[in-house]
Amino acid sequence: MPTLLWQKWTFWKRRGIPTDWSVRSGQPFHIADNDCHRKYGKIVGFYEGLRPCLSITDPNLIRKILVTEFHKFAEHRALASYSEPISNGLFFCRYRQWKRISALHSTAFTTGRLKAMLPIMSDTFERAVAGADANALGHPKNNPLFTSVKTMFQIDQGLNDWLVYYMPFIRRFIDIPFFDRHKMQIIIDSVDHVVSERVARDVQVPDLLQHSVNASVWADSYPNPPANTNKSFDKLTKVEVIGQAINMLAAGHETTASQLCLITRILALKPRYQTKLIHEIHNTLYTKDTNELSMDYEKLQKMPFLDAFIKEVMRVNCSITRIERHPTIDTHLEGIHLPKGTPIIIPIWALHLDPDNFTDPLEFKPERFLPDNLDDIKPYTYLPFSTGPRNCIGLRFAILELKYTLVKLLCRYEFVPCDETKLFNNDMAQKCRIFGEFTLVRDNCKQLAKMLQESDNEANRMAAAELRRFNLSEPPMTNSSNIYLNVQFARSMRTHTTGEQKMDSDPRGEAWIFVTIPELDKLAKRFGSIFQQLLFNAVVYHNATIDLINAKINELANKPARDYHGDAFVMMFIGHGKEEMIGGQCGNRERISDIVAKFDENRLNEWFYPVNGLIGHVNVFGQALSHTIAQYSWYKSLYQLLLKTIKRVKQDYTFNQKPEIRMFGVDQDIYFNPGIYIDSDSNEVKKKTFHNVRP
Ligand code: HEM
Repeated sequence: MPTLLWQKWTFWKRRGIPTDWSVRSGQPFHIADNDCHRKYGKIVGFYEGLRPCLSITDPNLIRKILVTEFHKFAEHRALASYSEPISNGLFFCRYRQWKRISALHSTAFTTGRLKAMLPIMSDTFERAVAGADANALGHPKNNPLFTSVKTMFQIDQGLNDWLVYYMPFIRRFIDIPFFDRHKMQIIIDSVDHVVSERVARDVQVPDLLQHSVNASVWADSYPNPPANTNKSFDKLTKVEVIGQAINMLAAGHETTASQLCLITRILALKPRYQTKLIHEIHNTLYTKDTNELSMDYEKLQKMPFLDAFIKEVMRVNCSITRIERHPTIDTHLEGIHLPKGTPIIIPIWALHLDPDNFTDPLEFKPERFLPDNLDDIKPYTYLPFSTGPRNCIGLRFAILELKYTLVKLLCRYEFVPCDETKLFNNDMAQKCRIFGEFTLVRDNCKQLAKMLQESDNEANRMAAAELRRFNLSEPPMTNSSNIYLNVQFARSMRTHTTGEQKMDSDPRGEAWIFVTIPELDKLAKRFGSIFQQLLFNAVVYHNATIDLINAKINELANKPARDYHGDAFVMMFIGHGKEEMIGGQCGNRERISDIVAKFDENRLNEWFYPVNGLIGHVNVFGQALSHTIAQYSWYKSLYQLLLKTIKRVKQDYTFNQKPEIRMFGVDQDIYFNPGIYIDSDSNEVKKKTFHNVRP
C-alpha cells in the first residue's frame, strides 16, 4: 500500500513538475488555481485524491491543447452521469457524440440568425424591465424554473460533487447524479413542454432551441413530416434535444447574468465609465435629424469602447473560471507523459490575472482592449470563452446579448451605489489609505475605524478592518514618496463659494499646478499624483514665473467653454507664500488673491453650459485656488503640512461631511466628495448618491 501511494503521489515529482500540495478542497477553484500558479509557475501538478491533474497557464501549451492537438485532448470531464439527460448536451457529452452534435449546431449562431434573434432579445428586455418595475423578480422563489436554472450550477461541495471529483470510478458501480434531480426534473419538464408544443403546432421560432428541434428526428414525426425529410442517422434524438436545451439554458443563463450583474456594479462604482459609454451610445446610435436612438446589429459592432469595456469585465470576472480537457489517448505534451483521462486544467481566471499577461492585472482598465492596444494582448492569454474547436458555441450570442442589454439599460437608467453595494476589496484598501494619508494622526485613524465598525453597513465594517490593518503598518505611509490615493467615488467637488458641483466626467477635468521654487518640486509632483489619481489631467509647471502663470490663465480664459470637456478645473500655486504672494526666487511676485480674481464667479458662470441629447446638462466650473502650501510651505514636508491642515479641519467643522482632501487656501477651501459622509443626526457614516439629469 505505501508503495502504491508513493507511486501515485510522486507522479509529478518524477516528471520534474512542481506539485501543489495545498488542500484545495473547500477553496473556490479560481482562488486555488490562481494561488498555485502565482506560487509554482506556469505548469503545476496536483492530485485529486490519487488522481494526478495538471494545471497549465503557458500560452504555447494552451494553444497545443485547445487548438493544434485538439483531437488528443478533446474530452471534458464527465460531470453528468449517463442517466442525466444533460449528459447529452454539447458541454457534457463524450467526444464521438460531441462531434455529431456540434456539427449539427455549427450554424446556430451565424450573423443572419443573430440578427433574427434581436427582436426576441428586445421583447425579453422589455418584459424584464417591466418585471423589474412591477417587482416581479422580487419573489424569484415563486418561479421554480427560474430558481432551478439559477441554482443549477451552484456546486455545494457536498458528497456527490466530492465523489464525482475525487472518486469518479465509483460511478461504475453506483449511479451518482451530479445535478440536483428535483431541480433538473423541473427544467426537463418545462423544456419538454415547450418543445412538444412547438412541434405539435409546427411553430418556427428563430431561436437556438428551434435549431435543435429542426435537426431532430422528433421534428419529422409531428404533425406532417416534410416530404423530403432527410432521415439520416445524424439527427438528434428526443433526449438529445432536451439535453441541448437544458445545456444551453444552463450554459447561457448564469454566465451572462453574472456578467451583467458585475457590469452594473462596476458602472455604479466607477461612474466615469458610465459617462464614457453614454458618450459612445450618443455618438453611434443617436440621429440628430430625427432626435432618435436606433440600435441594430451593425451599429453595435461599431462601438469600440463598449466592446473594450465588456472584454475587460470578462477578464476580471470570467463566468467560467477554468476549463478542462482530458486526453482521449495516452499521449505526450512537450515531453510530459500524460495517461489517457488525466485532467488538464486551464485556469482562465489565473491566466487573466497573470502579471506576465496583463500589466496591473488587478486594475480595471478597459483601455487594454481598445483597437490601438489589441496588439499588446498575447495570444492564448485571454480566454473568457475558451478557444479552438470546443470553445463556447454561444460566444457571439452572449456578446451581442451583453452589448444589447447594456446599451438599453444605459439609455434608461443610471447606476448608482446604494448602501448594500459592496466596495471592491481593492478600492477598499485604497480608500483606507486615503483616510490614513489624510487623517495622519493614528488616533484619527482609530476613531474613523470605530465609526465605520459601528455603522450597520457591511462595506463600512470591511473598511474598518482594512483601516486598522493600515494603521498598524510601519512606517506610516504618509512619509512614503508614493502617495497612494484613488478616490474612486469622488463625484462632486465644492469650494467655500461654489457649493456642491457634480464631477464625474472622465477625465474629471484639468489640474494645473504651478511650483515656483525648486525645493518644492517634490511636493508639487505629489499633488500632481493626487490629482491624477483623482482622474484629473494634471500638469505640473516647474519653475513657474508669474509671466508663465498669467500666460496660461489667459490661454484658458480665451478657450471657448465648449472645448473644455471636464467637470472641474483646479489651479494650484505652490510657492513661498510669504504675505500671500506667489513668486519666490523665480522672478516677480503677485498676490494670490489677484490671480484668484481673474477667475471670479462671473467669469465662471460663462462656463456653465447645457449639452443637449443623452448626456443631459454638464456643469463645467473652474475655480482658481491657492493652497495651504502657499502659507505653510516652509514646513517643507507634506506630512507636517497635512498635520497642520488636519488640525484646521478639526477646528472648523463647517460641513458635516468628512472631506478626503480639504485644502485651505487664501480664500478658498476645496472638497472632493468621495460619496461617504457623516450624517449629523445619527453620526453614522453614510454613502451619498448623486443623480445625473437624464431626459
Ligand atoms: C458570458 C457568457 C458566456 C461565457 C463567459 C461562456 C463561456 C464558456 C466557456 C469558457 C466554455 C468552455 C469551453 C471549453 O471547454 O473550451 C463554454 C462552453 C459552452 N457554452 Fe458558453 N459561455 C457563455 C454564454 C453561453 C451562451 C449564451 C450559450 C448558449 C446559448 C453557451 C453555450 C455553451 C455551450 C453549449 C458550451 C459547450 C461547448 C462544447 O463543449 O462544444 N454559452 N462557454
